[in-house]
Amino acid sequence: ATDRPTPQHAPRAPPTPPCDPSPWSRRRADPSTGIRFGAQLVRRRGAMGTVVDAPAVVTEKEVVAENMLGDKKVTVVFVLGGPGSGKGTQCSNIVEHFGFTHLSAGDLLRAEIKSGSENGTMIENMIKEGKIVPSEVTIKLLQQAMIKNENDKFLIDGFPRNEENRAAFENVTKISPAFVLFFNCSEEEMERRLLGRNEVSFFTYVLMFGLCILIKTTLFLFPTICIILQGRVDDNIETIRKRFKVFVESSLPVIEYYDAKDKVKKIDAAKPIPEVFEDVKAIFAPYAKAT
Ligand SMILES: Nc1ncnc2c1ncn2[C@@H]1O[C@H](COP(=O)(O)OP(=O)(O)OP(=O)(O)O)[C@@H](O)[C@H]1O
Ligand SMILES: O=c1ccn([C@@H]2O[C@H](COP(=O)(O)O)[C@@H](O)[C@H]2O)c(=O)[nH]1
Repeated sequence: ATDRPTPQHAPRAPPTPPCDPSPWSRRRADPSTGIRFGAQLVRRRGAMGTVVDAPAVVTEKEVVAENMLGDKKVTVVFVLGGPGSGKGTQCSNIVEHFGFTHLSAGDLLRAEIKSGSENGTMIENMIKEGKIVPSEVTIKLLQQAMIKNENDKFLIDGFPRNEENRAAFENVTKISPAFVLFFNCSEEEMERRLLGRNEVSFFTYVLMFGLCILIKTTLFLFPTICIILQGRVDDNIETIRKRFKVFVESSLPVIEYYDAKDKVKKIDAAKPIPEVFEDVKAIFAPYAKAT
């Protein structure tokens, strides 16, 4: 495994010329109101009637009325990073401290498999191979989850995974992320964590078997327990390596896309969990729950 801490960033876009109303530059949305404030340059009449480019505070309703949630304004943060970089772990912390709803694309896909849906087998095979499930399937699940939920702050974890996912999500939902939280970690460390996530000691199996004998349900219960203890089907070295390759080839370009728009907040995810959360907290401070 190679240490691949930093994506090759695409060269930054040239500075936006004055008066270019680029929606990405120089503006920030107030998370509570959805109103964007920004020091946009506007062309004004100066002294003696000259035309000057002057900074002006622009207050402008964010154009989200036509998103898929009607006029409900939502804050969406994409949480990206390699497999095992700690996205899920930190999302739980963010939910607890900042009142976001956590939508893990991977969890939604796994729930879809369990539900017995017609796409179940296809999704399961893709996950086993570490491949990316077609956009329309994942986006539909994310859409349904957002519509069902009354919250207006969502962490979308593990999506978009490629450029096609990204473009399709923005086109279909008309939602752009407030920012992208990127967990940066070496493959060596991520591999160690993923293999550890699937590790169940022999002692646990013996304990479970003993328990099943005690309650006299060995035949039915023990195999089920074994399946549960097995953990994720993709946390094996073969699939992990495939997932790393897909991450570098398909997911890093998404991070580069948002980085060129100054939307990426990069976190050193190799640090211990509490230290990573300290860095995450600093980023989410503007979204702190009112007490
Ligand atoms: N900073 C950390 N230091 C050490 N271990 C960690 C750290 N963050 C998470 N872990 C552990 O690493 C494993 C993977 O973490 P987690 O499930 O949060 O990663 P993930 O990025 O969501 O993975 P995936 O993309 O596969 O869903 C878990 O067992 C978790 O407890
Ligand atoms: O948007 C997505 C998210 C996930 N997948 C597939 O699921 C697995 C596991 O994802 P995690 O985020 O690690 O839970 C991933 O390897 C993909 O096969 C997807 O296709 N699209």
